[in-house]
Amino acid sequence: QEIPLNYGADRLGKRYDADMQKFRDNRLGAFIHWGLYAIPGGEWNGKVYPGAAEWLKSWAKVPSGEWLELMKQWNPTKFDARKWAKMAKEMGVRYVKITTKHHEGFCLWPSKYTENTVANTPYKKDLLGEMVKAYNDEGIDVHFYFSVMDWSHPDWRYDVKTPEDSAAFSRFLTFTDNQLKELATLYPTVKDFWFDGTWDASIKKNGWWTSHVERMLKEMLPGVTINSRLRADDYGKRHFDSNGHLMGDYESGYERRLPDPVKDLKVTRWDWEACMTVPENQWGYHKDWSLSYVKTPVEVLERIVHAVSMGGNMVVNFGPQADGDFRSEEKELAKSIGAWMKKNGQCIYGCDYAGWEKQPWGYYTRKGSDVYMVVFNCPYSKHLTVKTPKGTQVVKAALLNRKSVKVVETARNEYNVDMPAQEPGEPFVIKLQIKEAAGVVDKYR
Ligand SMILES: C[C@@H]1N[C@@H](c2cn(-c3ccccc3)nn2)[C@H](O)[C@@H]1O
Repeated sequence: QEIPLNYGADRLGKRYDADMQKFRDNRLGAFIHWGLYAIPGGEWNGKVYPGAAEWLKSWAKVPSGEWLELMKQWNPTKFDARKWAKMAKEMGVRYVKITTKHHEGFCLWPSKYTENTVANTPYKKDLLGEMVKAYNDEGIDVHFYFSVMDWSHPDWRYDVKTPEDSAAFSRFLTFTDNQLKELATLYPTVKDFWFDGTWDASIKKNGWWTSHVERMLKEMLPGVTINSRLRADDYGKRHFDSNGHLMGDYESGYERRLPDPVKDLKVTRWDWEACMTVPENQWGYHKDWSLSYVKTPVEVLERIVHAVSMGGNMVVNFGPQADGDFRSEEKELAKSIGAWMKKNGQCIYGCDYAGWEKQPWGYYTRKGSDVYMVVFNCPYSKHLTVKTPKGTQVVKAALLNRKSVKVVETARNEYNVDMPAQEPGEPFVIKLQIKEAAGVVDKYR
């Protein structure tokens, strides 16, 4: 029995309009975390903090006034938006999510509602505008990351307990509305807003506002997508409302983690987008990546394929340097992922959950009647076990755009697909031709 909600989910089930279909078909995105935090890169007063670099203000307990002094040093002389867009194109990402404003409150666009913007730095120019144009010129969609929590705004509150809190937070919500309307007006090609910094009590007690923001942005930019992390309902329930319905257009809870391909198949019922860091937990630029494990390109690739195999998107994070260039590890990663996508992107873009039982060799993805096997683990048996749903047969198998491989039926709805003759030396894709029998003929009695 459902309870009445004023600020719960606006819609039940997935969106199937063209804009959402494009969001879904894009599948692979990149995050750009860029702000004042890139200048200190995890070090403050001679001490290196191992925590997330974009949280350095918090770790080192730096007062806002002192932190914002960094604006005087903000002058990315090596920044070239066209080079950034080329790098994204070469990686094969279809969209880029840019931190317009992170928790620190520094805006990459010349907002007229605060002094804490690029306009008041030596760089002066509209960085966000340059990025939006460059990415769009390369045919790459632009999504905006926006942190509601703003450590530098005097009216931000973690909780609302007193009349003063209430008055201040009301001013804060108006300030935030103004910034969001500014972003939607100045950059109308933006396709998505990804809200962060919405976990505190102050927001949970103002679910109405989160509902208002979703409706306001959708009115200003028809088709725009909004992440579930913005939303709190009448009772402060986040992401999924008190009736269990997903709010926003896609679940955005998988940050540095992924749903289990066997135990968490429920996620295939809705749209979702995961995001990941290359080190264990660094979104902004950190000068010392030796402090944690750094994922290899194949480990990044596996997470991308894992997400798509369960009907989700994956956003891989980049933390540009203060000078506007990228660290070599990130340049190499973009090249490596891009080379693989050039050969195998067919099993990623526009693909979805196949609905077949997960196997140890890797993941299935599917587009219409094409089922792809993306192999990460080669069995000593040289046979890749494929179990199909009742009434489904594997007719043929072939290495992507290459020669076919032998398929032998081993039992009811079970096949052995042969490994390729030559060891590919990297994750590879086998494309299956299947036949889904109308009337199920069960020859095994
Ligand atoms: C997408 C990522 N989300 C931000 C974040 C949020 N949190 C966090 C930390 C403690 C409680 C709740 C949320 N940790 N990192 C990161 O700074 C980055 O922007």
